[in-house]
Amino acid sequence: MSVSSAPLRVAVGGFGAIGFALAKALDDGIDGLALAAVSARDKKKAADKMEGFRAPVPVVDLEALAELADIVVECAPSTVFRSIGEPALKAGRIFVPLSVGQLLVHDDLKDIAIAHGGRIVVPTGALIGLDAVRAAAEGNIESVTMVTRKPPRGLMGAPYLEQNNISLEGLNEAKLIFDGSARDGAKGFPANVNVAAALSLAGIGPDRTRLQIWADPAVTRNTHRIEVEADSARFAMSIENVPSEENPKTGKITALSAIACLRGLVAPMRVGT
Ligand SMILES: NC(=O)C1=CN([C@@H]2O[C@H](COP(=O)(O)OP(=O)(O)OC[C@H]3O[C@@H](n4cnc5c(N)ncnc54)[C@H](O)[C@@H]3O)[C@@H](O)[C@H]2O)C=CC1
Ligand SMILES: O=C([O-])CC(=O)C(=O)O
Repeated sequence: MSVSSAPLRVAVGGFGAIGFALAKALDDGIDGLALAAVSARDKKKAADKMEGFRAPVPVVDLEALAELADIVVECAPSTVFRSIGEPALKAGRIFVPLSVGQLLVHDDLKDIAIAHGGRIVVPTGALIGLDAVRAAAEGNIESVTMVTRKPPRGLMGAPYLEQNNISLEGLNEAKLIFDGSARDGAKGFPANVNVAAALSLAGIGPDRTRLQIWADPAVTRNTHRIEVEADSARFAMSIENVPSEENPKTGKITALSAIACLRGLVAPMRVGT
């Protein structure tokens, strides 16, 4: 869009740790973007949370977001992912998912985007280095490995732990709880390793991207380290995320990444791959 055209309208599906921070930033003002609507499980609570906003917006059902916006951001529990993404793409919108692991489950959404002129734009989220991974993927990548370490309380409730009878109660040393593909990791830990799904989509896919998850009582931050071996470069990067106050499973940087991603959709200059 040109700098002088009307701002793109943004709808935010989910009004928790990520959604509220994103909506607040939009309400505070980002050139070229305007908050248009939000969605939350509890509409009254969401309306109350918007009391300090300069311009509160309607709180609507998930399915209605697409009618009200050019860009629909998904930052809700993974269970309602499709209710946000499918209408958005069928309406030809830009769909920005944060529950990225669900893209591996609902892999037909890409075809829906193609059929209706929509786009799926995945923010880097709580990770680092997807610019380099995408660049390397234009050549040949031999291997991508990610190692995640989280405080045990940030992993509790994950379906994989329940299915495999793994208890994290009273853990006093680091425990390897998952070692496998990004695809299986994203399925088993839908609220924990969306970053692994994003990494796999940027690089060599969910079956070849290797993931280890450690429950580590010694860490206070959600830590992700990635290692890439490619014919263009070898690189390793790590990030230590401060958990957000509202949802300790979610690193604070995630909402900021979504804000930077949206800014990149409209800014006259964009830096990075
Ligand atoms: N891509 C990435 O790097 C990261 C992704 N995530 C993922 O992003 C998603 C959002 O994370 P958070 O903001 O921390 O979650 P949160 O739990 O803080 O917020 C979720 C929001 O969704 C709302 N919600 C629940 N059911 C709803 C429904 N039926 N209709 C409308 N709204 C509904 C809740 O009211 C809540 O406001 C999660 O799936 C999380 O796993 C989290 C961290 C990093
Ligand atoms: O915030 C983080 O460190 C990563 C996370 O929860 C996710 O990828 O779902």
